[in-house]
Amino acid sequence: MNGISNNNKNGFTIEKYLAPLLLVFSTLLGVFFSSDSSAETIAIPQFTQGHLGKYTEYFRESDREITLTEAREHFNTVPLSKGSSHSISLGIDVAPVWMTFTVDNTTDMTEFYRLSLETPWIDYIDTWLIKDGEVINHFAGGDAYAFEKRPMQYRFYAFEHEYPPGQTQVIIRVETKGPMALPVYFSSVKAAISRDISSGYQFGALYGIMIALALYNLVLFVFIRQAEYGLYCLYLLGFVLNSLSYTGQLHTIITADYGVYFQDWLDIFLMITYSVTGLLFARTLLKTKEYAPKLDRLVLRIALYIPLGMLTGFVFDQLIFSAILSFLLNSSFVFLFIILGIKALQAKKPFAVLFILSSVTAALCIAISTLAVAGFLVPYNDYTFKAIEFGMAFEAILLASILARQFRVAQIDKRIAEKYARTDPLTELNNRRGFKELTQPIFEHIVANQREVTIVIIDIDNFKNVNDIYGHSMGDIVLKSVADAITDSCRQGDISARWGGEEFIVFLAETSEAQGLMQAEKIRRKIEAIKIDDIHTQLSLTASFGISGTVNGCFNQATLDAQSMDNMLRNADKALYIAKQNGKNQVKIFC
Ligand SMILES: Nc1nc2c(ncn2[C@@H]2O[C@H](COP(=O)(O)OP(=O)(O)OP(=O)(O)O)[C@@H](O)[C@H]2O)c(=O)[nH]1
Repeated sequence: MNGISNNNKNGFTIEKYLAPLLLVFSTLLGVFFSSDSSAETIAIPQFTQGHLGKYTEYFRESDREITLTEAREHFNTVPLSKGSSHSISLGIDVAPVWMTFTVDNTTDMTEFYRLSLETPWIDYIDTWLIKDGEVINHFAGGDAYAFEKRPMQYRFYAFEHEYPPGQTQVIIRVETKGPMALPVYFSSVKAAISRDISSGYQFGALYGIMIALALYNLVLFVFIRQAEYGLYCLYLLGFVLNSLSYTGQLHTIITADYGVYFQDWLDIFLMITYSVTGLLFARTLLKTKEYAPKLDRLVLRIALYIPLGMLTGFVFDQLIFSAILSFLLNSSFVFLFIILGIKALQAKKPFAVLFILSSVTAALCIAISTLAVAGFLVPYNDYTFKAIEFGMAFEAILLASILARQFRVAQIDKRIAEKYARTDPLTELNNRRGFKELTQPIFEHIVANQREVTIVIIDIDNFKNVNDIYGHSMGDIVLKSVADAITDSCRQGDISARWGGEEFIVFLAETSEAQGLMQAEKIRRKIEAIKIDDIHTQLSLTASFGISGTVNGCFNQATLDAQSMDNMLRNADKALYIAKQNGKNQVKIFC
């Protein structure tokens, strides 16, 4: 393909949008630091693989499209800029760029090499190979071309060529509206294949972790019905789709030619899926509505109105308008995440520190990739280009750990709540509910096997006097002391509970009424022996006991049945009444 098309395409990605300012700086730096000594040739096969920035000289078209012949003349006559060690980065929406470098095959056989330009959003790329002054090959590609029309069906612009012995001049013309970041990579085809395999494993591992996490959270959402799990699942899937899109991989899957702008529309919508779900997830996780309602509303509005605006742009076919909106959303996304974290920290929300740590790490990694793509401060290489993915994966995993810890806290809260639903908070004995739940299955077992069982009801004597004379808090101390005395006197397997105000109950399994009487006597003596320093000696602390239980495995001279428990309780209560009537501080059996 030769000339310049007006149908320029824009591949919009995170880097693209964060890059422009930095690209301006890097361009200025390039102007100051570029050397006018001509670039080295690339000696093959000694050079097996690497970025070609420092081997490359380039210039930009000024006011009009120029031809290959004019460009060749320009290369020979005008002082040229030289690339940095990795990538040439010139800014956004800049004039088309011409680059050249020379490959010197030092052997007397052809050498098979792949050349690729590793930014998938470049619109038009033309490469001419010139041997002995003659054009021997021309490869036209870029994302403006239908997938099958590109020189290689690959995620970037790439082609493979057999370089003949001697020197071959390579001239590349690049035209794009997006950031002019040009990491040209040159490698033997063998090295290119192993690099592809290794990057395939890396992406596979990354996406594998993300998708597994997403599915796990989907399952949690389905069963627990908590919105944050569902939103986190969408956030992770958004991350994977966004990454697939800006690394060019998605476009090797969706290869049908849906028109010039299809890839751009797809990219910007995938990009905001990630940020919208991220913001919705963050506000739900941090419960921002409770302590920062204005910020919460702002986040909600951003997450709703920007996609709506972009949809409107789509309906009216205004790509640039929608792209600017997606740029706004994605550039504010990282900052909003950090602000949400800081607000949560101020509100002393649990996990706020972890949240900030994760979002700041992600922001730093995005900055590293952006600077690398811009060719400013950070060298461009596979690691710096992928820092953005590392950062986001790190963020995703830290957020998962927050969710997991939140889940654990909820579990503990639930367990505590369940415990307190069955426990009397003052004495820490079982309450009625706890008592019934614990004794029910044991009683059923006793009935089924016709075993012995006895129930003891205990009521503190003249307890009202304690409250009246020493105050309610002293009454509480007494209740607690009596509870402790009961617990201390109980054997393993006995189940005690606070039955009501100053009334307690003990369930004695495998214990006949006669044995229960002895056990009750033991508790009575223990209560009688309680010493509370602040209670004056004139007030004796005693309790009365009512007992009902089995005699030779029978209750009321009949075999035990399901109703026996209620009857036993009733009888023990009657026995307790008799104990009170008879002068208190004694144990009575209902006869
Ligand atoms: N301090 C305190 N007092 C309680 C609590 N629950 C119930 N009470 C009090 O326990 C007292 C029970 O009084 P009564 O039912 O008249 O029984 P009593 O004074 O023990 O008399 P007898 O049972 O006949 O020996 C009341 O004064 C209640 O207010 C509690 O949790 N703490």
